[in-house]
Amino acid sequence: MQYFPLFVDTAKLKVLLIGAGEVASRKLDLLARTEACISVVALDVSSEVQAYADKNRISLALRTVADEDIADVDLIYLATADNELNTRLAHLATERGIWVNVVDRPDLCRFITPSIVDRGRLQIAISTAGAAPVFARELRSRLESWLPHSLTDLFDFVAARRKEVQDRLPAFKERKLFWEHFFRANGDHFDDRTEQYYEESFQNLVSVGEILLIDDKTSIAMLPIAAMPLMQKLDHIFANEVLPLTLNELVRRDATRAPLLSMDELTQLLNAGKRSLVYADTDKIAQLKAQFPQAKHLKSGSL
Ligand SMILES: C[C@@]1(CC(=O)O)c2cc3[nH]c(cc4nc(cc5[nH]c(cc(n2)[C@H]1CCC(=O)O)[C@@](C)(CC(=O)O)[C@@H]5CCC(=O)O)C(CC(=O)O)=C4CCC(=O)O)c(CCC(=O)O)c3CC(=O)O
Ligand SMILES: NC(=O)C1=CN([C@@H]2O[C@H](COP(=O)(O)OP(=O)(O)OC[C@H]3O[C@@H](n4cnc5c(N)ncnc54)[C@H](O)[C@@H]3O)[C@@H](O)[C@H]2O)C=CC1
Repeated sequence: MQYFPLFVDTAKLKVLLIGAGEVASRKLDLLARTEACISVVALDVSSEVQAYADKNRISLALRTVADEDIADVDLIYLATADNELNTRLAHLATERGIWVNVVDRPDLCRFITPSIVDRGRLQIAISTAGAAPVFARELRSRLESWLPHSLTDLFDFVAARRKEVQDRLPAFKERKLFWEHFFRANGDHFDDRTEQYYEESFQNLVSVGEILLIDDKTSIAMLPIAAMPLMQKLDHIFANEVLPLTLNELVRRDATRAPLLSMDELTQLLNAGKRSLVYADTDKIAQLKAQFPQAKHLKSGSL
């Protein structure tokens, strides 16, 4: 992982864009949605960039860039189409401890710009580490059509209720069950029923135990999509062998991992409302299926 995704608080962020052509405008369209304080230095600008200046969203200086501009900001985007100038200013910014992005020179970038799905509080950032921005854009458009716009309202609603849930449900475990129930009932949109699902979720805090089984002959890549949410809810993972990397990526990072348990121990966890995954050879999985008929054996085509 050469590039690590993180989300920067823009409330006090100072950003400088040098150059305001097509590429800089694309970055500006994203940056202008944030709370960052943005200044632009360019010899000439498009009507779109001028519009931001007219609305006082950016401060604009129509002149050639000077070395003194490379100071007192947190981030700099260099997009002048003058490779020599970009390179020199990028080095200067780096010397002065300022994070810099040169739109067409990943080798000079301290950070790169992802493709972004914007649903207010919910932000999805996609990067291919510069390998294929077009693929990042395509994936974004798939997610754009899949994720309802009302998610923005949903997460405003959820954020406004977060404190109330903490007050009404003092135990962390209860809050976790509450939110799991709420999102399962409400889904990924905000409408007239959201408030009702929210209230109902306070009445549905019983955890139902579950056992998932995967045998070591199953190709993890072939698991049905419907299995993915189950993987994210596991409390325990039991295996005597090392989990395949692809499976390890799917399960919750904070699920406990341990060697296989006895049938009695597994029964106790089930009765205590825990969700366990057992990864083992086909013989062991067959035994577990006989012992726990309610267990879900995940494989291609199951569910
Ligand atoms: C490294 C990075 C640095 C950075 O810009 O921060 C970078 C670098 C370069 N882009 C190039 C080209 C194109 N970039 C796009 C589009 C986007 N590029 C974006 C980000 C990034 N581009 C960063 C890595 C992101 C990642 O990790 O994947 C997006 C996601 C965000 C944004 O720009 O806002 C946005 C899609 C937004 C969206 O729609 O969602 C298109 C398509 C189009 O214009 O529609 C083309 C033309 C097709 C092509 O060439 O691939 C070139 C070659 C220039 C040349 O050959 O002259 C370089 C330089 C190089 O590769 O060396
Ligand atoms: N157009 C595209 O899709 C892509 C372009 N690129 C690269 O990104 C760079 C920028 O591309 P465009 O936005 O299309 O270029 P552009 O030529 O449209 O814009 C350049 C901007 O830089 C300003 N500028 C030039 N010299 C300056 C100076 N000395 N001081 C202040 N401002 C100055 C100009 O006034 C203009 O606003 C180019 O190097 C290009 O190769 C990279 C990826 C994709």
